[in-house]
Amino acid sequence: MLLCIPTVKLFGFQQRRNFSSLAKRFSLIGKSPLEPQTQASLDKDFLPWLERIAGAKITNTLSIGKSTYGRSLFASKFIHAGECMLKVPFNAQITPDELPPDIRVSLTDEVGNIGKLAAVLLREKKTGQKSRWLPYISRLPQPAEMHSTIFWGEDEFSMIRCSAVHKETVKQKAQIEKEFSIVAQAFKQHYPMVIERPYLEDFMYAYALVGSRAWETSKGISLIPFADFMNHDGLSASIVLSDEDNQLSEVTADRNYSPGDEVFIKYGEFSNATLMLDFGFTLPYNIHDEVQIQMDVPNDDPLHAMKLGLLQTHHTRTVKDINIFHSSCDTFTIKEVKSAIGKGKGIPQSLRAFARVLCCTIPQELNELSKEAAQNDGRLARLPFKDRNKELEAHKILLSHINRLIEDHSACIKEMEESKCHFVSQRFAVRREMARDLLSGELRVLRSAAEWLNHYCTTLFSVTMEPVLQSLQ
Ligand SMILES: C[S@@+](CC[C@H](N)C(=O)[O-])C[C@H]1O[C@@H](n2cnc3c(N)ncnc32)[C@H](O)[C@@H]1O
Repeated sequence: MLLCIPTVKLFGFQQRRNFSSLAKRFSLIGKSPLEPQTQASLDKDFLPWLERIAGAKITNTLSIGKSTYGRSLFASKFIHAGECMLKVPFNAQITPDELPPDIRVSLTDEVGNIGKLAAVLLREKKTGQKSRWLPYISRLPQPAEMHSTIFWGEDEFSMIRCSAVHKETVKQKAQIEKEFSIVAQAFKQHYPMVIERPYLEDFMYAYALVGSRAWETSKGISLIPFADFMNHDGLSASIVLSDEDNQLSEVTADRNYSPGDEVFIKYGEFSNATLMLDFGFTLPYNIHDEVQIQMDVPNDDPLHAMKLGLLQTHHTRTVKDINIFHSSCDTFTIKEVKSAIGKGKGIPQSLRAFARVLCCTIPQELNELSKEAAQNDGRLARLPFKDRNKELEAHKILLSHINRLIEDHSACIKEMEESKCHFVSQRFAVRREMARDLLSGELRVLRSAAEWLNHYCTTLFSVTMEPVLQSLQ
């Protein structure tokens, strides 16, 4: 997942908040942050260097410091809401265009934007002291400070085995390996002597750096030095904006800041699953949490082929897929259902439709669903079955699937709590905390969906039973 950079200047303002819940994170694990002043003196040459490259002033109000989340930007003066805090010209940003044309040609379309920019970083790292980006590259987090699940060891990884992040991490690692083989081949061909052979671990590290701190821009993707020292607060309304006319990226304050305050931006509306895989951190309570669930048409279903065919024919993505997780006709994203009593959105219509298809037992029922879709908006099984027992059966299938996921998540959390011992490495403690944030958020979402389904099934059941009860009176 990349950070998106809008070109429209649109942002809201909000009141100053207190960051105690965010600050709690990682302070639990005994990491003592460097005082901002100490860090500022270590980084005092950075801005003058970047401003020389940019040929322009980048900020008058911010300085680099260190917080519990690594390098950060702090207000060095009073900043008022609406004030522009920093401007980084495009010529001081790093893009895949830095790759020599012959390498760019060799990288083909099989290497995505992240992989291409990771190749730039890798080359600059290998260039060492001669790299023009050395002051920036030497300030990027070290591998030991990065916690994306792509770096997790087996014992850490098994903590999240019940979450879709597990499978997505495996997929992402395979993709990185594939892109690495193309990048390594291109380096071998074009820099046979100049650059030392890259290793997969180096590329994975560069890939994770890019994935956690690059923005999508008109150049495809860009690292924006200095702006990328800002940490994430999901409640901030400040984002990095692109001003194409003036060829720069800028950030405007969404609130007032006093000198010494850490300045945050919002990376996006990301669930803990995305934050964990792509950015290597989680939030203790994340309102954007969601759960990826996969449903199958059983292989022994006599209508297996017909159902799959119908589901595939009718599968369309109506919204742009902003998720790391890919969409297919049997994979659904559920978000927290705010109200179990029928208000609000409930669980996704597409999931309910899948369950209706699942519980059809004769071809005629499937044909009727197809006909109904053609007569309406083309989407399959979006209307409740007229037969209430069938509608109840479909939703009970979902309820039992979600209840199973609740059991799996609860078991993983319990296991984690029971195995909690104080003598673990700091790295393991951070990752266990992340696993707990992820699983407890997913559990909250699953429970809300189960509650909604329970309410729907109870209502359906009572309506179904009404005539029976009346006949008994
Ligand atoms: C764009 S960089 C921000 C600067 C970074 N702290 C550094 O040292 O360079 C994104 C990284 O900062 C850290 N980070 C940002 N916001 C965070 C938060 N709210 N909680 C924990 N870590 C955070 C994560 O390691 C993330 O991958």
